[in-house]
Amino acid sequence: MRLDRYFSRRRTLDLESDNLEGALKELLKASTSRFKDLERKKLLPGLMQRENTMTTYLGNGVALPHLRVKMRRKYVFAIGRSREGISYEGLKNQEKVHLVVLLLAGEGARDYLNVLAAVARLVKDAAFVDMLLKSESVDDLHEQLTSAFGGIFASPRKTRQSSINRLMLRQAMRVAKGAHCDSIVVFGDTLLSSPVEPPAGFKEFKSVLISRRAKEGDVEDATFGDVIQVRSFSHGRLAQMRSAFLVGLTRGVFKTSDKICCVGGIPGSDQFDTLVVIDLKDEFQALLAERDNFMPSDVSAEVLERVIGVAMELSIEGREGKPVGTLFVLGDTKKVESMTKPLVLNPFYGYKEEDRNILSPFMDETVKEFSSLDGAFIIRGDGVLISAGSLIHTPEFDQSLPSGLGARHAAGAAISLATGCLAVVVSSSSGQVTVFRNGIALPLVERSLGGKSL
Ligand SMILES: Nc1ncnc2c1ncn2[C@@H]1O[C@H](COP(=O)(O)OP(=O)(O)OP(=O)(O)O)[C@@H](O)[C@H]1O
Repeated sequence: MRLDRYFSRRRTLDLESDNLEGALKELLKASTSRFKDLERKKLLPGLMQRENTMTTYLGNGVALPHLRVKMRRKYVFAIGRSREGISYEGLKNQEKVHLVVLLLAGEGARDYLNVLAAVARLVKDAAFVDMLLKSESVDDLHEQLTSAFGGIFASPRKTRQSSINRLMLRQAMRVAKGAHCDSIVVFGDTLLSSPVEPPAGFKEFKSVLISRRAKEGDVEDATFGDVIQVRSFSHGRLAQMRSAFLVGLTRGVFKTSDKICCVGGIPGSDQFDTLVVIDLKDEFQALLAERDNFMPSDVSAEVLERVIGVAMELSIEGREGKPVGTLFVLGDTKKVESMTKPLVLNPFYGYKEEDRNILSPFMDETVKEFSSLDGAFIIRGDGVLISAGSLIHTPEFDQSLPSGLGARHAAGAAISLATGCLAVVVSSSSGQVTVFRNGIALPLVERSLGGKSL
């Protein structure tokens, strides 16, 4: 979706206030002057109330206050920049907010959470935010914003691709032809200083870019047929391969019968150095042997993607320098709930469903925070967080589980066998992320070999 059409130069300002309430007043004034059907009096209290319930601070000096309102338009964005910074309660180390992205969404806007997630993805790129803050005039700021949200964001450091990288991409094409591959997959994060420029021959294949930096609209503009955005960061050459393929399978980008030629390298090294051919059927053999469709019918691919993203980040980053483990149980909620008991008071109790959906970018931090609780997260297939800190109890299935599993992994395997759910386990001891379906394990983050991973 192109979001740039919801921006306007009139609603892009340099803020005068030094606090959030004042900044919101300025932004609302700019918004309501044009859209008379917006009930101005209700907007500020609504936004402040949301802020008090749950922060809309996203990190990198960016806040994204948002509210559903009665209006004819689907969305209205208003952007305020403050070079001096706005003080904001709850931020650590005297951090300040420098960019306030106000989003008003009409009551009928169905893709609200996706829009919030798209904005959050973009402003997680610290270099992009820095560029916005440094842009000289408000006209420049508006132009940068509309081009970024329109998907025509030109990288400021665009340089030509090196001859070795071009050679690797051409060789990938030859290998793909010789090995009868269906797709060529390029790990885009390998290159730091230039975008991947696939040779013309890539068009003969389904070409897919896997990248952390993928932005809304990339698919329309890029020469790749599809883009899979991954969230976690690892220095392994193809560390994101399995989770990206799993996402690709659930989204229908790949078929289980596909053979794929992958080109990659160490992220940020600017050098492709690895070419591998992967047969998806072999890679996901254990899971696919059971049933062709690995996804439970009530779980949306987007929700699984988000859960895997959060799980990978937890496994790589841990929490406050310490490794953490957790268990996410996804889908078939009624049956799952009949096999769980609360270990603590449910922290999600009492919140509106929209405010406790894992697709909301504001839930990331909350989920990571609660990952330190004993027990599991129970998540409905549409992403609504039902509970955290739940003990899974499936006694009749325990004896049929593979031996050697710790209690958390055993619980994940058991609940996936006893119900139609997916269980995603982050191991605190090995950092491994494992997806369970029907009691079968699919490890996503491979254990490193002698300190290095492929
Ligand atoms: N039945 C269960 N339901 C939900 N959570 C559980 C269950 N059993 C154990 N856990 C959680 O798993 C945690 C770790 O248990 P254990 O070390 O035995 O598991 P593990 O599979 O070896 O996982 P890890 O690799 O993270 O250590 C427990 O502290 C608890 O929070």
